Amino acid sequence: MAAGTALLYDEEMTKYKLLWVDPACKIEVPERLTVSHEALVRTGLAARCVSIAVREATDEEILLVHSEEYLEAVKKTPYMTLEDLMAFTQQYGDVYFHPNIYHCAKLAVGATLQLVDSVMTGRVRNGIALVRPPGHHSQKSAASGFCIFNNVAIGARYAMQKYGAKRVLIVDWDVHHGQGVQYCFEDDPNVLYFSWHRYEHQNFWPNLRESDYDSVGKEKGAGFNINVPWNKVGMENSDYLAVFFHVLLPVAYEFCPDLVLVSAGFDSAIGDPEGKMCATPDIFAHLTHLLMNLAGGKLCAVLEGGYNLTSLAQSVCQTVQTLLGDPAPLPADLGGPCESVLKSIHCVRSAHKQYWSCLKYTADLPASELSAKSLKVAEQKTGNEPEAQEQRSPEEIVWPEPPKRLCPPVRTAVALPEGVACPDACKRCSSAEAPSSLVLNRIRGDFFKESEDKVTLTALCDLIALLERMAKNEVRNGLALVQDVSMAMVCVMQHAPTSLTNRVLLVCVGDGCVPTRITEDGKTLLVHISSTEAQGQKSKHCVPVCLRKGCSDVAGFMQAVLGLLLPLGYEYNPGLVLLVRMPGSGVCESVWQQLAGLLQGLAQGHTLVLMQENETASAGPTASALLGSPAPMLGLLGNLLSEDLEALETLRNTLQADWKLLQHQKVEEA
Ligand SMILES: CC(O)(O)CCCCCNCCCN
Ligand SMILES: [Zn+2]
Repeated sequence: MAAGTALLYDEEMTKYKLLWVDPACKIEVPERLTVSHEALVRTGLAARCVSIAVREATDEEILLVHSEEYLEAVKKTPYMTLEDLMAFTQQYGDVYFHPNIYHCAKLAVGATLQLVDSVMTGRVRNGIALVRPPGHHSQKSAASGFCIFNNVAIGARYAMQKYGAKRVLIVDWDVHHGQGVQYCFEDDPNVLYFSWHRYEHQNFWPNLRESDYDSVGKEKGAGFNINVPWNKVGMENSDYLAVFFHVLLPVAYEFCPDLVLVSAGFDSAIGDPEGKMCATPDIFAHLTHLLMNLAGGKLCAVLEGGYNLTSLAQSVCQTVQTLLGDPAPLPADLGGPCESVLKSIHCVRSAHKQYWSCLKYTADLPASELSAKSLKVAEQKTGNEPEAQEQRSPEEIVWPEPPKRLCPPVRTAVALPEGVACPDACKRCSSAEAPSSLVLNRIRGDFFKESEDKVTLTALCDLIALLERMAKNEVRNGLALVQDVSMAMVCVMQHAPTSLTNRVLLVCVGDGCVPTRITEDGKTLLVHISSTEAQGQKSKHCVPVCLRKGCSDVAGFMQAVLGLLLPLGYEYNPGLVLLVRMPGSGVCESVWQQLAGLLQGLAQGHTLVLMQENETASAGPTASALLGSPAPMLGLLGNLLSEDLEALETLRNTLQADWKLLQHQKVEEA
């Protein structure tokens, strides 16, 4: 299993800058790279990465995307006078040339390809390339938006050609639309391009009609181009997560890529003069985490934009820290997505419902949306859009430092019966010291009126000991094989330290009844995925999910996880995630590992997995997931059972009054 995070950086790429006056380009400065790299060095993150040298791209590599004429023209720029450079620049939009930019553009592409090499060969698991000039606006025969060569588009073609990658997912979280990438792959079903971007009904640069949600790709590529327009500024963390849960992740899992490239622009972060968004740098820790179990963990992040030097550096550090496997920060006080985003999400899901089975049950667009849209554009013509309210300048906007993300000395502790194998990296946790008599008596009091089963008692004490170490942040997560999961569940809820259990996300997988006293204590959100209709009453904190084919239904299970469990979990923001595999759940191993991987984005990674002691075969794979190994790819997901999809949709619509992050469409006013 590949391990390690690559870091590509070379100060040569800081050696070009704007040589004349151009307000549109002055924000693209060399300091963008230096502050990012210096932050990684200062925080000690750079030293934990595998440093990979950059190189110049060859002509052949650049020609994977660009035309010969364009390349030949750019080749002349190092020898141009200042006047010639300015004249040459005039033919393109919002970009500038410099005698050294051709050299730097080749290094940016070369760095990207070195990153793809090190990930595809397994030299590292994932990585980031800190490059400039950026790439996602540049086109076959044109420079655009500070971009000369399309780093990520060339990276995708290179991965398919040299490594036979079948399906490449490009996630573009930069605040601008990477039209260059869209044009490159719009008819290609092997590259799924996802981009969100500030749009404001075509009022924001690059002001393209084809940046809207209805550009879904062409011919064979129809369905493989996803545009999420931000029609307002000020988008927040909840808006970004809602788009991940209700648009990107369900489709990305259905697409099942064998490589993920991220056009990692950080102008979508708070304080940026271009984006004018309000999402905080720690959100990139979660966006990165949510992508890290795709493609067997093969993720290449390539820097695009980011013009506020403070939020850029913080966001880069958040991203790298997650790539390195450190616990994610708590997703602080998430609200729901705003009205404008709900409309965008609904429009995108509706435009793509014919291409992706996970979106099949998206309600049709309300008529009002279409008329509003045409009305909106009409409105622009007459210029009677609302007065742009006084905005504070980007420099005046302040936000808290991202929280420290401490790494407990032990990642995974396990309480297993003798002789059960699990990876060496796990720490076997038995309550060496005799369990405190207080706990012993309390446990005995609860469970052992009659028999005093020594073995079970000891096992439960081991469990409590593990949780006590988790509460002290000595241990990040844990796995226990127990004689009776229901009893163990109750024991955890009653005897685990309150710092962990004042808000527990309890995820039960498989048929079986969950002791009701657990769900009535108000400290638990229970999500129970099984094959049986809910017996107990549904409530805000008791969410039964029924899959008719049971937990062995990979597609149904994953959609329930991505579109329901994760939004609930992020909004609930628990101190502990208790993941319980009921006896005979029938859940398939790789889905179980995906679940154990994804849930670690919550509770600062404090996940406790409980399984029946006879599930010894699953102990190893589960422990691997808890140790941070990427879950195996699920393969192309089968079609979703329509009754399950419908039931899921109904459940979300019922619950969204209580859980705003479940909202994913502008339900037409009654
Ligand atoms: C890589 C990137 O997407 O960040 C490049 C953005 C180019 C923006 C051009 N317009 C700038 C207008 C200045 N107010
Ligand atoms: Zn940008």
